[in-house]
Amino acid sequence: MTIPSQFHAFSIPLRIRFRGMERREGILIRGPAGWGEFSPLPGTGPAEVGRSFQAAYEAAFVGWPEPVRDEIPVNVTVPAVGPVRAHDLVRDSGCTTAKVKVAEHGETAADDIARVEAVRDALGPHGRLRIDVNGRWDEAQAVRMIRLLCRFDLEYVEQPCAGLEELAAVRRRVDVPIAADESIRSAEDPLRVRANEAADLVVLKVASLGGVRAALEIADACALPVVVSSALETSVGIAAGMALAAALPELPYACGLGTVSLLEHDLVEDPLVPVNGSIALRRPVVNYEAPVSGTRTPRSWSSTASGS
Ligand SMILES: O=C(O)CCC(=O)c1ccccc1C(=O)O
Ligand SMILES: [Mg+2]
Repeated sequence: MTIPSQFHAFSIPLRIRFRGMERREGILIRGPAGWGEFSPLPGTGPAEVGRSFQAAYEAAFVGWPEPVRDEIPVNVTVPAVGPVRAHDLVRDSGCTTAKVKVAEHGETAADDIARVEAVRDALGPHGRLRIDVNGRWDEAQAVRMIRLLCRFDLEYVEQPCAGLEELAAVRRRVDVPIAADESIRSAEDPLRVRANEAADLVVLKVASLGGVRAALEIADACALPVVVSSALETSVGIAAGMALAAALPELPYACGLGTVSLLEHDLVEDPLVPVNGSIALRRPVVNYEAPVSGTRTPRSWSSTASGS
């Protein structure tokens, strides 16, 4: 049997600098099950890069489990921008949940407080507001900052500290729920989060965990509420996150899958962007011939691989 396969390398500028990145780069892979995306973030370790490849392989050659829902509520993601821009991003998103990045390099606690305040203002009192620290606080700093930011009514704090012990200690000392992200995706054993009682919920990224099926197994073993989040993929990668969010038995929180709008352009005809705060479940139609902005042009190539 001949399996038609196709690859497309992409390099897409970001509209807003995100965790120091200015572009998103990767490869789309087409197999009999559809398109997969392989786009590990810069600095990702070899084991996680390998899992990322498995996730792309699953999307292209295996396919995903049956969904149990067809719409996924998402948060608007607010990078380290000033308060005016943060306010506009949230207002224009149509989302009632926002995730604010804090503790970015080169920023002060006052910058974080101003951004969180602006986002709370844009959401109104009934919107949900979560923050993501990406492990950049130590225990004392985390407790101090969480107590300061509490007045903006935080839904949860994602990865306040890098280490599991610190995470567990912070969790014992504050009233706000703690979410584990890096402690799951970059860890050798993601189940240690639960064993250490280090988090109230877990953030799962399909690419980091080796695919939708692998992530479902981790969700099951963790037995904690799950938030599915992107790694800033194009709509092709977001579709895998959607498949996980759609297949989870319970989905109590909005997911972090509304990130396509952070890219200058997408590689599909019907980008997976939220309408009224939710993304409708679908497999987007790849079209990377769409106009490309930026100075570097993606390379495409096709091939026919033989297999059995
Ligand atoms: O969860 C979201 O809202 C968006 C995704 C996101 O924040 C992210 C994107 C790329 C790399 C890391 C992260 C993160 O959650 O830390
Ligand atoms: Mg995170």
